[in-house]
Formats: sequence, C-alpha cells, structure tokens
Amino acid sequence: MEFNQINMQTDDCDPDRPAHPRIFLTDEAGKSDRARAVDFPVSVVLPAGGTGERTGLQTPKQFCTFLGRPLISYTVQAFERVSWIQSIVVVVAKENMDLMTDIIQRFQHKKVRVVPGGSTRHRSICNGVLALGGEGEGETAAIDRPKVVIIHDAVRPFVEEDFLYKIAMAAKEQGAAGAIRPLVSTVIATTAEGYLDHSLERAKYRASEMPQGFTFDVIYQAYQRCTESDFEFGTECLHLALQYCGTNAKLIQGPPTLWKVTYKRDLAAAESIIKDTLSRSACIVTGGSAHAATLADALQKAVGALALELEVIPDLMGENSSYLLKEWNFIQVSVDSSCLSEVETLLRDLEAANRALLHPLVVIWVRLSSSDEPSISGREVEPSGIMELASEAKTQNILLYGIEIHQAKDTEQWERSVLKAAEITSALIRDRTPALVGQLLQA
Ligand SMILES: Nc1ccn([C@@H]2O[C@H](COP(=O)(O)OP(=O)(O)OP(=O)(O)O)[C@@H](O)[C@H]2O)c(=O)n1
Ligand SMILES: O=C(CO)[C@H](O)[C@H](O)COP(=O)(O)O
Repeated sequence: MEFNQINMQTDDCDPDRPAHPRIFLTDEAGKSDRARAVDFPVSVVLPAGGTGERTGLQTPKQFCTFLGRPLISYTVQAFERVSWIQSIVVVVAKENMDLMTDIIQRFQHKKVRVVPGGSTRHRSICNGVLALGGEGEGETAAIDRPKVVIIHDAVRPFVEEDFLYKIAMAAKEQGAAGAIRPLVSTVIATTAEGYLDHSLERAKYRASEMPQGFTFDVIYQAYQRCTESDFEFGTECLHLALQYCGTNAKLIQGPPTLWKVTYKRDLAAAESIIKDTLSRSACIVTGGSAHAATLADALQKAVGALALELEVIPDLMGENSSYLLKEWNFIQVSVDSSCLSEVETLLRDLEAANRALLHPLVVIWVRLSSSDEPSISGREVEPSGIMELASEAKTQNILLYGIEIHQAKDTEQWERSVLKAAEITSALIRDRTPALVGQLLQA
C-alpha cells in the first residue's frame, strides 16, 4: 500500500504558489485566529471512489501513503480542523469501505461518515449528497440537513480554511460557488481527422478546480434532475447547478495548491510539500542548564541561515507545554553525558500528548562532549543506549537521532562544529532518513 519513495522534485514554478500550505494537527482545530467562522451548517462531500488509473499504480491515489499516512487522511484533516464544518461524508468504492473505516479509526478522525460510491465521479458525489440529506434515515435526519454542501476531490489535500470560508459564504449567497485557476495551456478543438479546428482565446477561460459549494437544495435538485448522460460523462457540478436549477455560480480564484493529484509526479509533489511543511520549525529544550543554553543559542544562530525556525526553551512545563501541541520538531541539548534521561523524559511527554499520531516527529539529541575528556566522569554514553531508545520511540512514530558536538578551545573549530551540527539537524528534520534513526552522528 505504501507509495514507493520518490526523489522527484515538484516542477510547479507558479510564482503565486504559497511555499508552505499548512497541515494542521487535530489539536489545533478551530484555533486559527485569522479564520472567520460561518454561522450556518456546512457539511462536506469528499468523492474518493475512483481507481486513479492515470497514476499507473495499483493503489488508488487517495490511499497512497505519505510519511505513513494515506492521502485521504490529509484531506479529511484539512476539513476536520475547521470548527464550523459539522460533518464530512467520504465516498469510497464498496470494496474500500473497510479500509476507509480503518483509516478513520487509526487517525482518530471524528466528523467522518463513509458511504459507498458509484461507477463515475458524479454518481459518487450524488451518493454523498443523498447521505447528507438523510435519505432513507427518517425525518430526524432530514432536519439535520446542512445549509451549504462543500464538494471537494479527496485528492486535493492542501485546501485552506480561509478559502473554504469564501466558498461557503458565496455558495450561501449565490446558491453555487467554485474555485478557478488561470489556464496553463491554450485549449484547442480538433477535427475528427486530428487537425486543428479552432483554438480558444486563453485569457477568456479558466480551469475549474475544487472546492465547490452549493446550498443543499441546489445540489440536491441538480442531481435529482440531471440525465444518465450527465451521470456517465459529466465532469462539472457547477454545470449541473446552472442547467437544472438556473443557478449561476460565483467563481473565486483559488491558490495553486488546490491542484488535483492526477499523475504519479503529482504524488511526488504532494510528498515534497508535506515534508516541507513539517520541517519548518524545531524547539530546542535545554533542561535549564546555562551551559546547554549557550550551546542552544549558538545552534540557533547557525541554523538561522538554514530556513529553519528555532525557539529555545528550558523545559516543557507550564506555558511551554503548548509546544507539545504545535507542529514543532524537538532538539534536546545535553552537556552531561548522563543526560540520555532528559531525552527519555522528552519522549515520554511527547507520547503522552499523542503528538505523533498524524505525522512522524523528529527528535534530535545534541550532546556536547569534551575532546580533552572523552568520557565525562567516566560516564560515556553507550551507542546501544540511544539505539534502544530510538527503536522504542519508532513504535510511537517518533524518529530519534543523535548528534555529538566536540567541545573545542579553538574558536574557529568550535564554530565549524556548531555549523556542522546545525546542517545535520536541518537535514535530519527535512529528510527523516530511516537508516540514521538511533545513530549518534559526529559534528
Ligand atoms: N467513480 C468515481 C470516480 C472518481 N471519484 C473521485 O473523484 C475525484 C477526482 O477524480 P479523478 O482525479 O478523475 O480520480 P480517478 O477517477 O480515481 O482518476 P483516474 O481518472 O485517473 O482513474 C477523486 O478523488 C476520485 O476518487 C469518485 O469518487 N468516484
Ligand atoms: O475540477 C473539477 C471540476 O469540477 C473536477 O475535479 C474534475 O472535473 C474531475 O476530475 P477528472 O476529470 O480528472 O475526473
């Protein structure tokens, strides 16, 4: 089921592509202070019933895994964290119902219901809309019908709350709303013989993307009235709203990260975005020692040039415990070789906070050793110590690495060591190399 590891780079050079779409942890649900809340009921249909033929892979793309987690779970989470979204219907092929139920349990998704899909995208979406309408579930279910339904392809994982807000508000006002993007290529019509018939004036046209929003009544009626041919060959929900309900959709330009994972290279791009997002920040824990704090400051300065945000804290007590809920990686700085116990405490705190449920978390133990005194007070760290701790942490989805910096009297040599440690830190957080887990690397 794991999507083969890929080394391809994303080839999207679009200048308005945000460098880092946000992937939130469940604990951050509803806490985004820039987000506004809608004051009417909104539910979501995520069609995920396709086979992903164009990827050329056996596994449907929505179930391909990134850092141990299926793509569909990232998309679900992008909606689940939005406090004003009341429920999510995921539509999957009958044979994948159990798999989807397992994913929901494993990643503790809370607002999600699974319903069986159909043979085409429209049929799957229609099943999702009917489920939201409480079809076959009696009158009480009908009362719970949402005002607005957002439809979003399960294979567009990077949708953000502020854009969902715009779509939901416009859908409530206009009856229908959808995301658009400028066309990348010119669209041409061909003759039956394969010659150019005519070309469209590119500036007049837009690519229709997702999410799209509809009042429940509009999308429900559209699916009640549309034809078998629409169900079989149609690709556009906004078109159904126009044709069968006379509703002209409001079109809103969305960010380029709304793109749909369609080909194998899109899976590589998605993985790269996910990794970038999870590699932006780390928290250095010093254990309160002044010596460790000095080393932490030096590391912070050196890392500054490496596009990694670092914050130094003495421990994770009191207010600092909020770092356990953020998307931070952790660096434990120790100046005493006996301090593997500090890492053990950190790991226990992270496990107790269920911090690595959705993403593997990187913890780096940076240990200062004196070159004059190879074993401080005779208590040298056994390599097997960190290795054992790392294998235990791995079972909790935490990747533990070690870096040893040698204390040097010569300033230049010391600065070189700190810079090296900073570079290793940044690379470990970015690449999460499995083969280096439990190793004590030398800086
Ligand atoms: N019978 C179908 C077909 C598609 N979809 C969903 O619609 C979304 C967008 O469709 P597309 O990218 O075409 O997905 P696939 O049909 O899986 O891809 P392909 O056309 O390459 O087979 C996907 O989340 C897909 O799972 C669906 O729910 N039910
Ligand atoms: O962007 C869309 C407009 O509604 C749909 O996602 C798209 O049309 C469906 O994708 P595909 O044609 O690849 O099945």
